[in-house]
Amino acid sequence: MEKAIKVKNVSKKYKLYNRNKERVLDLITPKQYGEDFYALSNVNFEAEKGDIVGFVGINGSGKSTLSNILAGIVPETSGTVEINGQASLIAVSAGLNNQLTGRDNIELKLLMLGLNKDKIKELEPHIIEFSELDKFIDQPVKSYSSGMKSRLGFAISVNVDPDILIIDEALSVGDKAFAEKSLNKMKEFKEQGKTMIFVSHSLGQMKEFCEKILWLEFGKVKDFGTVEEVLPKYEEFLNKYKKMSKKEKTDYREAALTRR
Ligand SMILES: Nc1ncnc2c1ncn2[C@@H]1O[C@H](COP(=O)(O)OP(=O)(O)OP(=O)(O)O)[C@@H](O)[C@H]1O
Repeated sequence: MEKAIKVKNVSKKYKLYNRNKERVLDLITPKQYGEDFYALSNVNFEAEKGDIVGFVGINGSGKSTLSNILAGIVPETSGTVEINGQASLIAVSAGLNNQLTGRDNIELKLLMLGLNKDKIKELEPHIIEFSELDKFIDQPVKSYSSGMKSRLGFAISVNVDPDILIIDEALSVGDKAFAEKSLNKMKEFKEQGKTMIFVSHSLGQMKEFCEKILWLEFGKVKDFGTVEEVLPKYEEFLNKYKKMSKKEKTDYREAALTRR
């Protein structure tokens, strides 16, 4: 089977600063300021061409960080990422310029993908129609609601026909009808054998749509396997986790981090 994604020992380190002053000093002086924080730590995972992989994990487990690394939006600190084809990320705030209008954003994104003027002219009406933004398409994106931004992002990403589609929580904002239309588009891609990564807190959508599940916990891979293998375990964990007190959650996190 041909691999679409190969992630080897990927870590992502952020620096956490107590004050802005520390951030500036860290940049301009040789002395180190701030605290290292690993949003991802030695993550390994592979996806075959045509796989539909769901990323699950509690808040802050690293799902968006990994999605952004796969889409080439943020760089990994260490490790390697191999992407076979063109990846396109759909997330509420991904890659849209707030100062520009929706139409300008479409043109900019298509130009950045290397499309020529004729191809852009051909695609633009389809994207605008899919987005259902009508006259808002000529308003600056900063005036859009999160649902409208998501619709624009979704409409651009699905119409540029990417090899790998990464959808990060984009269906959780906006109205039900648009989410339905988007899910249908994703099903079309599934039938075409495209590789997809799907990040969602909705286990129902995961079950309906994904074949494999990558479970992240505090930046590490907790489990990776078929939906049937992994999702029931994650569901059981979630039920227990939700019932924990604040202190129990902190203890659980600390125990997990010490085990590393
Ligand atoms: N730019 C950044 N600087 C510092 N820390 C960051 C940055 N981006 C993310 N993080 C931290 O990295 C961790 C992982 O965040 P990420 O958004 O990837 O998690 P997630 O699983 O997508 O969470 P959610 O389900 O809440 O969207 C979090 O603790 C977050 O605070």
